[in-house]
Amino acid sequence: MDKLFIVGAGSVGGHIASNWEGYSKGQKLWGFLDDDSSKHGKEFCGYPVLGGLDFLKNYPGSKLIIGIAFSQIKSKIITRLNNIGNFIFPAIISKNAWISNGVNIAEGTIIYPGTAVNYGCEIGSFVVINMNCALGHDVIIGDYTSLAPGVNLGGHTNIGIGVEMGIGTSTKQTIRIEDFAIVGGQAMVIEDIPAYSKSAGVPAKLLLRHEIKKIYPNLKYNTF
Ligand SMILES: CC(=O)SCCNC(=O)CCNC(=O)[C@H](O)C(C)(C)COP(=O)(O)OP(=O)(O)OC[C@H]1O[C@@H](n2cnc3c(N)ncnc32)[C@H](O)[C@@H]1OP(=O)(O)O
Repeated sequence: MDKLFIVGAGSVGGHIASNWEGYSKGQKLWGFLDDDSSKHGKEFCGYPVLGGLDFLKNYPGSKLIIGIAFSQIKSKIITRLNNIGNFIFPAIISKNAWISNGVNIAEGTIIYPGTAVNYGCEIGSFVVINMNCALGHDVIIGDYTSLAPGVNLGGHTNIGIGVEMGIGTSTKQTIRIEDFAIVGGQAMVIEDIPAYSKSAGVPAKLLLRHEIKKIYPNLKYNTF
């Protein structure tokens, strides 16, 4: 039987392990993998930390949950994992989330409790959608993007790859937020936001453009 592990003994992985009965469809969770050797051999949120990513060389077809929110770290880890084996990345959706009919959710994405996703939404790979988010109809979310708790997205909002939406942010309908943008907590976005930018406030204004190295793995995963 395929084994199921969480990669990353941090806050996202800890949430999933602590609440596994609220996500599981009966699968056994075997434990965590984390490259921080100070965690090895210890227990985290009720499950053992079995070793670093190299541990997976013994289990090349395993199922993995990437328990990491920050997009840059997540993408580095996935690149490494693709060099170790041919893993399966199931989408992990809380039983207390509401997902409309007519929604597509790609591999590796995690959806926390209290989130509602309306019809027509397309959610990419390795996205993390934290507690109590509301996605209006026809929202698009690119790979690796992370929504902090309480994000509200108007209909047809289109979010690119690796975007970080801060706690309590909202968008007007049809807004486009381009790749690797960071939107500060409680912002109300009423105009499109360019790539590699940082913005905040009500209404959201650009703070500055930031530099993020394009370290994303070579295009196995794309936006819709
Ligand atoms: C479960 C979880 O915990 S999920 C994580 C939840 N956390 C978040 O959502 C945090 C989101 N991050 C933020 O809001 C950050 O403040 C950022 C990314 C917008 C800006 O961070 P930094 O680049 O470090 O900016 P810095 O703190 O230097 O502030 C720059 C300016 O922006 C202002 N500013 C920063 N954040 C905000 C904000 N959310 N809203 C309005 N203004 C802001 C600051 O007051 C400062 O203004 P000044 O130049 O007039 O003094």
